[in-house]
Amino acid sequence: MTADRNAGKSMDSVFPHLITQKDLPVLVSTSDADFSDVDAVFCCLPHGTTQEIIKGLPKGLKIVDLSADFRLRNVSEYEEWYGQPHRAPDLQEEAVYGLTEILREEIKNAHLVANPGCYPTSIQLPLVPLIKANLIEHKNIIVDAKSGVSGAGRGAKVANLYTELTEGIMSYGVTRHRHVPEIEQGLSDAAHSKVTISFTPHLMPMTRGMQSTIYVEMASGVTTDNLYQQLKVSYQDEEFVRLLEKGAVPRTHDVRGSNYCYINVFPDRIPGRAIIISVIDNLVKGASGQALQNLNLMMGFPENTGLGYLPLFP
Ligand SMILES: NC(=O)C1=CN([C@@H]2O[C@H](COP(=O)(O)OP(=O)(O)OC[C@H]3O[C@@H](n4cnc5c(N)ncnc54)[C@H](OP(=O)(O)O)[C@@H]3O)[C@@H](O)[C@H]2O)C=CC1
Ligand SMILES: CC(=O)N[C@@H](CCC(=O)OP(=O)(O)O)C(=O)O
Repeated sequence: MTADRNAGKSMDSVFPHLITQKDLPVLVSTSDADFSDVDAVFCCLPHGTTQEIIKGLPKGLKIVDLSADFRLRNVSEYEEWYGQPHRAPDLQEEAVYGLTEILREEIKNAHLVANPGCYPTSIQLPLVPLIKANLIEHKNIIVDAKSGVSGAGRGAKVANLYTELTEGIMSYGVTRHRHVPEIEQGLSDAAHSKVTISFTPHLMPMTRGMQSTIYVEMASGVTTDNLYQQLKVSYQDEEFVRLLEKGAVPRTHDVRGSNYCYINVFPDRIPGRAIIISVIDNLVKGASGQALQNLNLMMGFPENTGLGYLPLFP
């Protein structure tokens, strides 16, 4: 367990909920960490930091990177959206994008996995199978998404103070959120042509949880039943992605604290259009849960190892 400002402190002083756990290591700075006995690493560092730090790690380690550092295949796109040069373009070529249910076979053989962002996870899981099956148009995809505040990390920011957030809702990154190129990369791969989306994220006065409400135009002659059946078939053997019964509305409460993604499809009142709702816990399927799912694949463990928690409802 490494840290920056908290290096040198005990784990339970930084995370008091772990006080009952014995033999937890003291947090050390990354440069002081001993990797000699380590098989695998989760990098949970701010964007830009991982590219520098993993260059110094021993070869042969399996790495799941939770930052955005290796998600965009095109390094100039990374520079454009993250406002800094890519510091490890060679490693970028080896990285595999970690959207587990879609890229499972590639992830099994990877040594560096770029864990997807939370919004891109909640949006690509429903859309990729529909695009691959040519059931929706590649234009006019509109995504309205909402996140709990933990999506912004633990660092102190005025905009994330209780008084700034409570009893309100705030759009941010309007017209230009850094997850847009990541989402478009995945959707374009599925379509074998460039897909663009309109995407607006919102900050909600809740700690964790994420909902993406997605408006799509169906291909000619396609019905919402076709979309529903496709998602049912695509995810019938998946433990963590569930299509709800027809008409049931996915709620963030129902996936809170778990690695599940719940999805459903609804007919729009406007003929030819459909509304898709997808919910995840941004900290679990949107981050650490999916990271563990990926590492399990990379290590040859059962994919659900350590992920068997029920949602924390309410
Ligand atoms: N929160 C979320 O919902 C999601 C987050 N992510 C990604 O996961 C990563 C971690 O996010 P999150 O935990 O929310 O962020 P936080 O800001 O809460 O944590 C960042 C961590 O990185 C450490 N750190 C910062 N700078 C350095 C450095 N130079 N060297 C070593 N350690 C450093 C900090 O240590 P210290 O506290 O000691 O300073 C802290 O433990 C980010 O890349 C984020 O984008 C991905 C998906 C979802
Ligand atoms: C509420 C909030 O601030 N959310 C973060 C996304 C967090 C996440 O999942 O993505 P990354 O791994 O790319 O950081 C944001 O909008 O930047």
